[in-house]
Amino acid sequence: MKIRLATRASRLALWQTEHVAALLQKAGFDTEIVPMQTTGDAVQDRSLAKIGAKGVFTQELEESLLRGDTHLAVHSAKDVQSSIPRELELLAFLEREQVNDVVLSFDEKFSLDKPGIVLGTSSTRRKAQLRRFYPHAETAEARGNLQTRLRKLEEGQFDALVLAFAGVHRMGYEHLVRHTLHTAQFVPATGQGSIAIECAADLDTDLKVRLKAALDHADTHTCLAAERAFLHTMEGGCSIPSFALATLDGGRLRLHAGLISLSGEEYVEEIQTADTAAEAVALGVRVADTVLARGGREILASIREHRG
Ligand SMILES: NCc1[nH]cc(CCC(=O)O)c1CC(=O)O
Repeated sequence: MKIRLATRASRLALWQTEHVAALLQKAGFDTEIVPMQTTGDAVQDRSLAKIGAKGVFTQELEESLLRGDTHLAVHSAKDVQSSIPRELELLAFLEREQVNDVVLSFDEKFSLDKPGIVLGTSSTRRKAQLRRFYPHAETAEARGNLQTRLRKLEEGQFDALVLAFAGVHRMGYEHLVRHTLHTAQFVPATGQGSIAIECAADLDTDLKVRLKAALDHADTHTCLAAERAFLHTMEGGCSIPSFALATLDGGRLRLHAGLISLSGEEYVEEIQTADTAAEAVALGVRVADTVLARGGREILASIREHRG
C-alpha cells in the first residue's frame, strides 16, 4: 500500500518526512511525499506572534488529511497546536532528538558574554529567556526557514542565531554551534526535537495500528503527552513564552515547565514527577495548574494586554 505523506516544503520538513518515509518502507509500505506551502512559509515579513493565527505551519497539511488527499501529515511536534480538530488524531511521535537550543555564529571566537551582541530569534520564548538569563544581549527578528535565517546571519543582520539543536543537526550545521543552552535553565518549547505524525481519526483502524507500530516511540510519546497537556492547560499557542520538558528516568516521569513574561522579569517554573507513564496527562495538567496559581495567570494576563 502507498502511504501519502503531507509535509511543508522546507528543507528541514522534507528531511524529516524522508526519515518517516524510510521507516515506513522498512515496515513494508510504499510512500509518496506531498509537499505543500503553509501560511507560516508564505508570510515572512511578520513575527509569528503577529500573524497570530494558530497552526500557521500545520493547517494546510491538516486540510489535506481531512480531504483524504494524504494519509499522514508530518510535523515538527513543536509546531502542532495544543488542541487539534476532533476529526484528526496525533497517531505517533518519533524518537526525540537532543532537545536543547544552541547558539550559532560564523565567528569562531563568538562569545555570549560579550556586551552588545545581537542574537537572531523569532520565538517569544527565546526572546524572553534571553532577556532573563543574558540581559546584556539584544535580540533581532529572524523569521524564515533555517536556510533563510542562516543567510540573514551570513549577511550580518545579527551576530548569532538561537535555534533548536534538532534542526541544526538534521541540516548538518553543527560546525556553526558556538554555545549550548542547557535545558535545566533554558527549558525548550513543548515538543521540541520530536516529529509528530497526524492522521484523520477515521483512517482504517488496522492501518493505524500498523503505521503506529512503524513510527511511534513509546517513551517520547509519554513525554510529549505530559508536555502537551501542560501547554493545553496553559491555553498557550506557539506565541506564548511557555516552556516544557518531560523526561523519563527508569519509568519515572519528570516534567519541568513554566511561563516567562515577555520582559523576562516574571518567571514561574515548576518541576514535578509521576511514578508511571499512565499519569503523563495528569502530570501536565497538575504542573500547569500549579504554574497558573503561582503567578502564571498574571503573566498570561499581561501578555494578552500587551498584544491588545
Ligand atoms: N518553529 C520552527 C521550528 N520547528 C521545529 C524546529 C526545529 C526542529 C525541532 O524542534 O524538532 C524549528 C526551528 C527552530 O526552532 O530552531
